[in-house]
Amino acid sequence: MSSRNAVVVGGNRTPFVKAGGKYAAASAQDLMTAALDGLVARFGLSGQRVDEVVGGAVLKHTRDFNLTRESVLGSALSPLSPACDLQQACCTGLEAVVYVSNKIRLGQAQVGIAGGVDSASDAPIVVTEPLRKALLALSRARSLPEKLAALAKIRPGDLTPVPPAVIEPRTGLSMGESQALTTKKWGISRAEQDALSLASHQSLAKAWDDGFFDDLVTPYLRVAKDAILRPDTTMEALGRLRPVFGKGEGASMTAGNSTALTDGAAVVLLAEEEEAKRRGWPVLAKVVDAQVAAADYVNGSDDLLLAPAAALPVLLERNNLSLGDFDFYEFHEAFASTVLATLKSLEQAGVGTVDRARLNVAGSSLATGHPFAATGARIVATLAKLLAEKGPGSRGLISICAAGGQGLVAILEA
Ligand SMILES: CC(=O)SCCNC(=O)CCNC(=O)[C@H](O)C(C)(C)COP(=O)(O)OP(=O)(O)OC[C@H]1O[C@@H](n2cnc3c(N)ncnc32)[C@H](O)[C@@H]1OP(=O)(O)O
Repeated sequence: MSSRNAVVVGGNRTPFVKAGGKYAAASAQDLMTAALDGLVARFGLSGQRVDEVVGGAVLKHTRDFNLTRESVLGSALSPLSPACDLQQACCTGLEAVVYVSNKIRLGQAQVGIAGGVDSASDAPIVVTEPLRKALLALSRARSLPEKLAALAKIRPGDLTPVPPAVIEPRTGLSMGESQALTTKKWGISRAEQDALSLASHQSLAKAWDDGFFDDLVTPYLRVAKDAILRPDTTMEALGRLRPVFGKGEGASMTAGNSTALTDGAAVVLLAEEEEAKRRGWPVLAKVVDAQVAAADYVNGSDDLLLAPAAALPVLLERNNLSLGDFDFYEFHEAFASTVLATLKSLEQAGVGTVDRARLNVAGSSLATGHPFAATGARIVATLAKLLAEKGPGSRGLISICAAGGQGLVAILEA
């Protein structure tokens, strides 16, 4: 094991807003640049080179082949800061943190930034396959007859745009419909889901009131606070919402206990521990270890969004820890029932029980919203700050599920 530690120095994100809302005119690149600039301002990095910036987005235009690099070029960082995109669906932000931390541990980087962005408002519109093929042929055509021949292949029906959707290509089911199967299979009740959502909103509201996010969020486009948050929601209000995923009598997943389609960006500043101290930066928490796992969801033997439950025992065993050994648990709330089914499966498999009083204590995705690739960085910054406040030796566990049936879990320690 290397003697170099990768530590979280701090984080910054835009407030998160519902898709089609106040960030509707902003691009994903604008949002990522804003998140970077807030971090640059907070840590005096203007004009400075960092060793690497790693980020990504789930919904990306083809022009954004290296969205993170473009965002760096648009930011106040030195243009000599190398940057690259990676893509691990909803785990992207956390995967970026793991990637940069590993480089720091190997001595390949001293200071890096990891994060992610998504804007459902800036989602690319895809054209039909026949139209795409015809347009490619048209771009290759040299002569007028070749161009006309390519155009002649286009039928009126080919012109209908394909709307963006959060669909699993191999099952044709949306994330919500896939999770509805899991909700039913694990017997997760509507009341449990609504209670988890209520707790998320209440915890996030309290964290904002306490000023917890004052040094983690920078206002953007006159939005100062997470706009999906409903501090006044109640079990009664949640209970009145009609199911939107799943069919028939037992359908229980609503807009209130599912994450909203969201716009936002988040980044985390990481450094080698001694380098952070040398620069006089805070050392919030060490990135200890991480583990990824994949589920066999295509043939239906595993649940699409429960892969973290397979990754966790491996991570715990390698670090000689048990599930109870954590001060905080940050479980991404893709849907309330994702968290509840994950907890249930961990209990059933004998991995252990999570103390619910330590779960998502500053709110999570149901209340903040979930700009897919940004969520991991939001969670790492939130958890690192919670651990720093708790004090040395405190430990936190992160669990994030993703499309494609994958899950990433990580340990942070103050
Ligand atoms: C690995 C992963 O993370 S997978 C997860 C990936 N993410 C997804 O798949 C996104 C899933 N979410 C969605 O598709 C959408 O947000 C949906 C379908 C759930 C809801 O979309 P919309 O219908 O646009 O939601 P909208 O915000 O309008 O809410 C619907 C109603 O619920 C109400 N509502 C929503 N949340 C709450 C709440 N917490 N308390 C009370 N009422 C609420 C709204 O006020 C609205 O009421 P109205 O119709 O009277 O105005």
